[in-house]
Amino acid sequence: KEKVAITKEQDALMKLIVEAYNKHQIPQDVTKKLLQEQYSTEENFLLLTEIATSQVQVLVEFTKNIPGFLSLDHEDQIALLKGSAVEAMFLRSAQVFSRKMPKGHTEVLEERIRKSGISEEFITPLFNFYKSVGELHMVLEEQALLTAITILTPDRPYVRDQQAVERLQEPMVELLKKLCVLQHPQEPQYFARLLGRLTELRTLNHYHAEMLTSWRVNDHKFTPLLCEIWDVQ
Ligand SMILES: CC(C)NC(=O)n1c(-c2ccccc2)cc2c1CN(S(=O)(=O)c1cccs1)CC2
Repeated sequence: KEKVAITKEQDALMKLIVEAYNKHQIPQDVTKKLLQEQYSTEENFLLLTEIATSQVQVLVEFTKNIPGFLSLDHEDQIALLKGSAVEAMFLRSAQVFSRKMPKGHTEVLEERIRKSGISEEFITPLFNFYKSVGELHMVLEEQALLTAITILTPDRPYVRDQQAVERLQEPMVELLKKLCVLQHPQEPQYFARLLGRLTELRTLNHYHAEMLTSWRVNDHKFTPLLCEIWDVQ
């Protein structure tokens, strides 16, 4: 069994990704608001809109720090951001949700999200996803790399130079694979389970699109940034 070791270059790449991931966090006060006094469905929805909007801003900053991203074709940069925004948001949500929170906070957070006007048929897969990510107990490096890998998915709609995106994504996948072996030696299938989450994420795109249409009929307002990244209105 060959000894798995992270090369110097891989260690440098990982440090860059983790640094970017740490630098661009959603301000705690925004998510803390969700835990405060009793909100109505309308107010919960507005809070989620605010949190989701700040997450998109965080996502753009993180993406700009992914080595090589800014040297991609500019149209492709936009296509990758728009194509991954919903998945990156649900991945980040799952990571926020599975974080150790003070007693009872997770329940309050869950309650707020359930009472935010999101239709039931979307809530179930959403919380199933949060749970399946939580069960993995991902370390920060894995979370950051998985987010970067999601963003650098070559086959998003309208991406022209897919090979250029593959050349960026490939080393990240290799690095994540090594990390998983080193972090979870007793669980050889751990890396496969992580990639399985990305497949589950893609199904959430579909639910999210359904959700948007149902909200539009109940004339829910979104911010200009969310409208732009989600191609609505
Ligand atoms: C942390 C950010 C990325 N999470 C977030 O915005 N959440 C969270 C969430 C999860 C854990 C902790 C804090 C918040 C639950 C949901 C969303 C967003 N969406 S949404 O984008 O469809 C939406 C936008 C406007 C109305 S609904 C619905 C469900």
